[in-house]
Amino acid sequence: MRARETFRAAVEAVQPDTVVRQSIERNGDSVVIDGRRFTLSHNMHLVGFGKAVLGMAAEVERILGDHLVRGVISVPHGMQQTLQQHGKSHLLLKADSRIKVMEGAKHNLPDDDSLKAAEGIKQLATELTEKDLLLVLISGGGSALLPAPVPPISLQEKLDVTRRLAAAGATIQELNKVRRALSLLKGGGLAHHAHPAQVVSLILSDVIGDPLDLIASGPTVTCEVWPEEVLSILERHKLLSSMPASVTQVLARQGPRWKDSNKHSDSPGEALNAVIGSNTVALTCAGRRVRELGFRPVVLSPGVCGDVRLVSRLYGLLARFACSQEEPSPEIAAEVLRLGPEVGVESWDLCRTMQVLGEGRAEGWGATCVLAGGEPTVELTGKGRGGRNQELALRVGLELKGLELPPQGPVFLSGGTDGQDGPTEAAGAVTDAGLYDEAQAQGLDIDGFLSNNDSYTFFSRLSGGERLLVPGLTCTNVMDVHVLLIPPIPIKIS
Ligand SMILES: Nc1ncnc2c1ncn2[C@@H]1O[C@H](COP(=O)(O)OP(=O)(O)OP(=O)(O)O)[C@@H](O)[C@H]1O
Ligand SMILES: O=C(O)[C@H](O)CO
Repeated sequence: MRARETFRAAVEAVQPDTVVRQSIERNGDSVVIDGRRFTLSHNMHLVGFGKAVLGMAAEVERILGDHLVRGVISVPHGMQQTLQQHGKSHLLLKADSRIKVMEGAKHNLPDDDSLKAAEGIKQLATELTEKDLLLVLISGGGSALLPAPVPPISLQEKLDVTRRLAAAGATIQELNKVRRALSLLKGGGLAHHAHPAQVVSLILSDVIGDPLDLIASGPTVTCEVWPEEVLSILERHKLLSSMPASVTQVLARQGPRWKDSNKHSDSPGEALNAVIGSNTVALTCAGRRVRELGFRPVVLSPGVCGDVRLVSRLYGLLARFACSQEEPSPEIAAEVLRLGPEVGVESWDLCRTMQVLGEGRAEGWGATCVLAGGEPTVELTGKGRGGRNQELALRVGLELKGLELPPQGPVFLSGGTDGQDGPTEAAGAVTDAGLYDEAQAQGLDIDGFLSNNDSYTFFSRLSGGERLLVPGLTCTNVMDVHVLLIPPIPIKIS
């Protein structure tokens, strides 16, 4: 219950309307965003793209009123109806809204609908003057919702390149560097088109480290495209020799990609880019909630990545370190530190976390909660149904075996903040040291489910699915959240 409540607090902290409300301060005819004041005189325009921007736009509309003169946002197919069905009308625009909502990018892939939306956004930006302010709302999924291939690349060709890169296991960093090089609006292209208007971007980050130039491929972050870097990414994934001629032609060009645009200015365009919601924000708020629940929180890292097997090993070791009734063995600490670089966690963060866990044990501070986030990966070898959060929780459950402590041992939760883990209805799962015995008693062979990447089926069958985490539509996405609750440890006095 407490792990679920902590996850709920993490998701609550990064709701699209909440993060916008916290980042725009309206004082009469001006607004302050990220410490900068902007004067309003019915000159505010809005564009947005991403899975969470409808709710962000609804809040902007409430805050700016009549000063918002028009807008175009590109959101996932079926978004408005889904929000309506889930009773989330506070995330929908007013009936007489000045913002046009365009839905597209079925299955998170660019399509003709999102291409039309991108054209609408480009058109709006191009028409702005120096008197105008352009507010840009950006969230995860933005890349697919803002496709504008550099001519002569066709949408289909660009889609093929990104699809093949993703299938070859390219990281989001690699993928978005390639997308930037092939797009008129990414990598600062949108800011260029909006010049000479003032441009302010409010960003809900879904990438580890919150890199402005990579979230939704950085449409308002001017950055140099290095064709050599893009070519080496394509080569690394063995795709270089099969690139369409149009792609090779565009990569061979010198100078900015927007040379072909009808904007009569070479200015890269300036923008204020503000990250208003992120995994860090979610973990900080989860920490506050967990304290109210009686735990001492320690945030390990918002950048956990790497293979779920290694990540589960790390959490298993940390739990063992914290729960040991005698002095924890230095070998555990050494193994934790060895794993760090493979799962994206700095030694300093591991040492700090182990220190808090050690203090919790030795000084009898009672319960501790390790909070972390990020986006581990699963190497898919089977054909089952699951997701990285459910697979991680399952593996951590196995790692915790033997750590049963009365009345309750450590508890682990892993959940996707978007409410969806892989192609399943669940966001993740909650496990503890009793998982193995529970599965055995119900005739469920954990290894079999794991080797078939069938974690969702496993958790659905186990105890009537009660370990699944099913928050429903969360309307946000700041990657995954991991919660490791450590109970007070009865220390042996020697
Ligand atoms: N059967 C499975 N078991 C474990 N993981 C899976 C399974 N099927 C898919 N996945 C993983 O789920 C991920 C895709 O799911 P999801 O759509 O939740 O990803 P995402 O990166 O969170 O997407 P977004 O950024 O759009 O939220 C991939 O990392 C993929 O490896
Ligand atoms: O849209 C994208 O590019 C991804 O969600 C990362 O931001």
